Amino acid sequence: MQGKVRIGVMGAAGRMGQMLIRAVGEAEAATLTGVTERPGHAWIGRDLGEAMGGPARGVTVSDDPLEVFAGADAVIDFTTPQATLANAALAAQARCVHVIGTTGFTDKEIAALEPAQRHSVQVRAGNMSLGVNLLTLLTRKVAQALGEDFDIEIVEMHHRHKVDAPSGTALMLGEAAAAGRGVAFADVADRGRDGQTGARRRGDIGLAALRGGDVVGEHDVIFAADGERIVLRHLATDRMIFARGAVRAALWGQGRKPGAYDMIDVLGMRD
Ligand SMILES: NC(=O)c1ccc[n+]([C@@H]2O[C@H](COP(=O)([O-])OP(=O)(O)OC[C@H]3O[C@@H](n4cnc5c(N)ncnc54)[C@H](O)[C@@H]3O)[C@@H](O)[C@H]2O)c1
Ligand SMILES: O=C(O)C1=N[C@H](C(=O)O)CCC1
Repeated sequence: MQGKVRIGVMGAAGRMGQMLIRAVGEAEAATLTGVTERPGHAWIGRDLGEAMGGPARGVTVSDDPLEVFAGADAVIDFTTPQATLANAALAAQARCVHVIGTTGFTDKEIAALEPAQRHSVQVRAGNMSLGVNLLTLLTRKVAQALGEDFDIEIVEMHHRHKVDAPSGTALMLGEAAAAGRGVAFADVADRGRDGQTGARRRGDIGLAALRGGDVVGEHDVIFAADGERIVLRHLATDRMIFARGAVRAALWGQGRKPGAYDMIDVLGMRD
């Protein structure tokens, strides 16, 4: 390799932002060249290392994403849908790899990410861990094998601060189950029950979200039939699994053709 891959991190003060800074530091092939936070955040203008409570690192926290894109080969973005949409346009302009971990997009916002994919490598996944991406493949296979006598329910739990539901991971798992059954997820997704819901519709994929404490991320895919139940489960206990996946995606994206990719591409697990 000629030199280190220059990586920028958006949302540096966030739960994931701080993990990503650590993960970039751990990666021999990468160097951290810039970080942002939202305008008005207390870290803006400060040295990143000092803001994080350690020694100076010579990287100043900026509220100008363009500045970070201009000095980076890849930018990792775990922020908010609004910030990520704006960043996608900047990634296209800078021809920079854009790794998107942000979740909670509407369908319209996902469509709005598409124009940027003509000019930049965009890697987006609601979960960047190896384990969850493997679980999506297992979910698809099990859904394909079992048919509609097995009701599919996806239950997720996350920490009390999470702002979107269902989780991006639950949606990935739902998409995978629907793909296994050969149906459109949007047609069968039942995204929350309350009140007189009526009996469960055959073929629906149900999603339920729990929030509490400091849970990093837990997902069960339940296949429930008369007399038996199969449960596929992933438990995350450390956010570094997401951060390392994101750095891997940033490195993998170097030299690729512009377009839309996900972690199945990065992990080489597409069949
Ligand atoms: N894909 C995955 O593997 C994965 C894993 C964990 C979290 N997430 C997602 O990542 C996102 C962030 O999660 P979190 O727990 O770190 O949240 P968080 O609230 O702790 O961090 C988000 C950070 O982004 C900053 N921010 C907001 N607007 C900004 C802007 N315009 N410019 C720069 N920074 C801005 C916030 O100030 C905050 O510090 C969520 O959507 C979450 O669901 C994805
Ligand atoms: O902490 C979060 O927020 C997480 N978000 C992702 C999701 O929505 O699935 C991944 C797990 C952690």
